Amino acid sequence: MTKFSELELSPSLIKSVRRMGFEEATPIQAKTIPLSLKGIDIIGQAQTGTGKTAAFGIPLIEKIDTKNPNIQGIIIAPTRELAIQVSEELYKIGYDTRTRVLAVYGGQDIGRQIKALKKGPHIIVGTPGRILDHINRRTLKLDQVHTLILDEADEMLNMGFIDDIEAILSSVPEDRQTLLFSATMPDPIRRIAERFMKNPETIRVKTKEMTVPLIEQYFVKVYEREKFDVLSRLIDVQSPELAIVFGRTKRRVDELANALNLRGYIAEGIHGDLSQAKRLSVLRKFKEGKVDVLVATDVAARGLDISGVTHVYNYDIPQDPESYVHRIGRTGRAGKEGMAITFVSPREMGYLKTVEQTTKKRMMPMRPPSIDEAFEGQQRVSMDKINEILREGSLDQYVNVAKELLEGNDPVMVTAAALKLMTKEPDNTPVHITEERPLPMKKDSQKSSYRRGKQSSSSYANKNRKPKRAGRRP
Ligand SMILES: Nc1ncnc2c1ncn2[C@@H]1O[C@H](COP(=O)(O)OP(=O)(O)OP(=O)(O)O)[C@@H](O)[C@H]1O
Ligand SMILES: [Mg+2]
Repeated sequence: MTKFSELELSPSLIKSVRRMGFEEATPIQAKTIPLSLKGIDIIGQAQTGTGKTAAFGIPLIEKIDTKNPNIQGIIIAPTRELAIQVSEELYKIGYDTRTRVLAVYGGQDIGRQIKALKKGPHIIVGTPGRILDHINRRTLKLDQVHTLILDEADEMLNMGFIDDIEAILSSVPEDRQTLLFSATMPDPIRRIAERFMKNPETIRVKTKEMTVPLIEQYFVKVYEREKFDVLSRLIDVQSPELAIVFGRTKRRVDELANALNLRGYIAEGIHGDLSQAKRLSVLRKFKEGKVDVLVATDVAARGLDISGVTHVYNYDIPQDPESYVHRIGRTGRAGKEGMAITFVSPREMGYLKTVEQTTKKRMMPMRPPSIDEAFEGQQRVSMDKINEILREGSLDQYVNVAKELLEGNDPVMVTAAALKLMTKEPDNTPVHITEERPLPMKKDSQKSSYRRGKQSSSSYANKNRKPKRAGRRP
């Protein structure tokens, strides 16, 4: 275990890190921080939720000269929400050194961003499209950038983003330090990365599996038309604190969110066709627990760090193993436990194998719960609530009426009535979910994730890109 005080960081930085509640460096942080401080190019790979943001954020903040009011570091992330989240984490790390961090992303008023850029931020965190936009408008001066970081690097170097990234790279001084981070790094992408890095050092936190051991992984074999009932029952039985349901397309996300609401769950959808304001408000409500189930396309698959997410449901099995790794990585973060359940239609079993081969982890089969089990699950939720209230005490004001209620009534029946009042009963309200065709049959299950060519750009919605290049996205 490495303490931050052993890493030769300035006292004010250590103060900020301590304020964030970090006691010890995570393995990827312990390995990358010293090397990064030396100025070496790094490809850093470690499992989801293991602190990669601070692994690049801490040395970057350490290297910022706060007296120089020019942009010295630039971080590029694939989605707006992630850019915001990373900028917030960097702001906290740089709080005591007074480092100025600015997020620039599409969907936000560009005039306001230009004004903020004039205030001399030291670090910019942004999405590729909007960064390029600023470069083209000459509102972003990058000639003093000494560090460039690609978060979710494999996604950033994939078909959907590579042109933008190359354009940005050409505006940043060549003698910069380049850092790449992700939980996944397929070889073909690594080779692309090495083209614009200088003798990069690969730092991998060695683990047997690519996924986090704290995430229990299950699959449910289920026909398309049965998926929604199975999902509702699973939610009833498992009663997640917060859950994310991933769907393949935007339409699917909208339909699922509506259907869940019809059946009495508090759910909202997030995907790239929503306005930026709506995307942010949905995410905020989910973080605050005002929404229990977030239904999302892959726009929410990478990087997002939301505490309290106990369950991830893949309503549709993802097309490629990397997407699976990132989706389920929204739970089981920072040492917490989580559960991931993937629906697989019988024709899609080949995809399951491909995922397992890449992650080097078998998923356990799970039997779909019956309606009775779902009902019992919900009653248990009520029971837990009652037990909690009993533990808390302070029920004096209820005692008189309680006694009255018990006069002439069987206590079991009284309790049953109370349970009935509290319990969400099985709800068969008809819902409409358009059937999606299963993925094309897979003959063999070789590692084929990066042969998907142009499709790869489909995994992120609304990337702030110019419409002419925007393809069909979920
Ligand atoms: N040293 C630390 N001690 C305790 N908590 C930490 C430490 N470093 C990071 N964290 C917390 O762990 C959580 C996950 O970190 P982070 O989002 O950086 O993970 P990640 O590796 O980037 O995951 P992903 O691959 O999903 O992007 C965050 O809430 C972060 O604040
Ligand atoms: Mg991350």
